Amino acid sequence: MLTCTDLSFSYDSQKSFSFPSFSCEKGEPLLILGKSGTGKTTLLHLLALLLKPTKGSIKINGHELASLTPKEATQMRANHVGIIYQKPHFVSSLNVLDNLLLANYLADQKQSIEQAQKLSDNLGISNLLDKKTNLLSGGEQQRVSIARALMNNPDVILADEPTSNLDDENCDKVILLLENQSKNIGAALVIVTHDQRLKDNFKNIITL
Ligand SMILES: Nc1ncnc2c1ncn2[C@@H]1O[C@H](COP(=O)(O)OP(=O)(O)OP(=O)(O)O)[C@@H](O)[C@H]1O
Repeated sequence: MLTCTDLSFSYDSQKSFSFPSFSCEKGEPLLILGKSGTGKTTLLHLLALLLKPTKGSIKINGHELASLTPKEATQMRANHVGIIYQKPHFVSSLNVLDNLLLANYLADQKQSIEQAQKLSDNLGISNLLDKKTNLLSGGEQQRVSIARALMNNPDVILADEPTSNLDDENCDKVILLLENQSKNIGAALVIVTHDQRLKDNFKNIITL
């Protein structure tokens, strides 16, 4: 589903990264662990087609990302990749429901209130749908971010430090939600983090 081979990236001549090769099948979550500055967010942005590798290959469902035109890359990201960013980047003038529907709109998909309600039920945020996002707690924002990433039934879910601001109890809950939701929709799940608490939850772990 997602494979990366011999991936390298440079911001400039001073800052370059070589990443280990890996693959992630649907229903097989992968944890990428690394200390601050080891390139976790950079790797996630490569997988999310937000950066282009200087060398190597990334394939989603067999499609080589480097060979996509800019338009195809945008479509691939919107329709096949769900991203949970370190900071949520909501549109603060919209309520939670409209932030969720925006994900459909930006992917040129039919806006699905049913999907938003189903995900909100699963994630325990259905009582928040009419709230403005700046009124939510950190844990609530995290769950809305997960719902938004799943609105278009992506094939790959990428999560950047999803637990870094959470206490132990909410950390476990969020990981369980991510695992269950990715299983439900048959998506590959890649989590990048420095949070050592997650080590015991995953079978497949790569350390940067
Ligand atoms: N746009 C950029 N231009 C130049 N260097 C950058 C750029 N973005 C990130 N870097 C550098 O690349 C390195 C890796 O950054 P990245 O954010 O990928 O690391 P990280 O492992 O996610 O770190 P953290 O856990 O602190 O978020 C850092 O030293 C950072 O300063």
